[in-house]
Amino acid sequence: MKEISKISIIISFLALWITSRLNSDDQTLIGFIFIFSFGILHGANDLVLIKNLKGNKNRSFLTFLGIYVLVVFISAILFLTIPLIVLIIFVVISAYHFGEQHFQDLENYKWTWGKPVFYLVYGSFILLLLFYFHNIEVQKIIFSITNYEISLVTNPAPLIISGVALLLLMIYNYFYIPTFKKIMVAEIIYLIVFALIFKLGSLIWGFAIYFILWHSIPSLHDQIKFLYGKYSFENFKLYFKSAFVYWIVSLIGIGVFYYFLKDEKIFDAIFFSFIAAITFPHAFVILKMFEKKA
Ligand SMILES: CC1=C(/C=C/C(C)=C/C=C/C(C)=C/C=O)C(C)(C)CCC1
Repeated sequence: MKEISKISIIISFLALWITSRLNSDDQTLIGFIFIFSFGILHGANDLVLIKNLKGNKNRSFLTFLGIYVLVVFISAILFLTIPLIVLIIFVVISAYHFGEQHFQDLENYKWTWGKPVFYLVYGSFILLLLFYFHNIEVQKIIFSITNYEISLVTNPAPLIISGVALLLLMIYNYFYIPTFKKIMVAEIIYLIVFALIFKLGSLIWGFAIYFILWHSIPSLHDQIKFLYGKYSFENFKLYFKSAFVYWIVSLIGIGVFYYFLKDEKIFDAIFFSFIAAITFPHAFVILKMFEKKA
């Protein structure tokens, strides 16, 4: 088991215990604090990462900043104009992005699309599991973003389909992907722990626990390795220093949005639209980073 997974599973068990101790509002508040800290931070060095990708070293930083701001801006406009389509694309990209982080160390499949399909199915299952346990709330947020009632969310079919697909792929992996064989039991235990946290905790708490412990922190670890050669606390400080300005700008950005709209009911909608706009370039940068690593 990877060192980082050991830490994540121990803290996840702790989170499970905390879930039973805190009321739902406190869980949500702490969940938001986690997302605004580690969650946003893990995407705050994207520009530095792009600059460090092969072939980009001689290009100007301002060019990347310009492209990045443009992509975020276009995503935000598209979110306002064709919200349902953009939300679906966002959820699909996020699912892939979660699976990619989680199973980065698996060796390649014989078929080219094997690994990407597995990433997508795994990430979709995680998100659909969370949506299933909080279907009414998710439906409300989707409605306030898109104005569409998505009955799919209350229907267990997508969860069942992704669950069966995941099971089949896991069985395939067990026989054909040697590194998966070693982690299979641990992966099943993780899924059970996620399901318990999602079921027992609030929506934001469940999302935050997965997003921070199983996505953002492992991603921070991999980004630091990519940028500075190895993970160490010294290198984490370097990462933090270079990410700091972008992190603060993002926090101020969402703060300003909230201040002007000041409607608590649509806070979740604004929050997820904001996350979506910064996720599009982020998922692309991380895809390129892992391609380079492979
Ligand atoms: C939880 C949740 C949603 C999805 C959030 C997602 C998919 C977040 C992905 C974030 C990523 C990938 C960040 C970058 O690394 C919806 C559909 C808005 C509905 C309300 C609850």
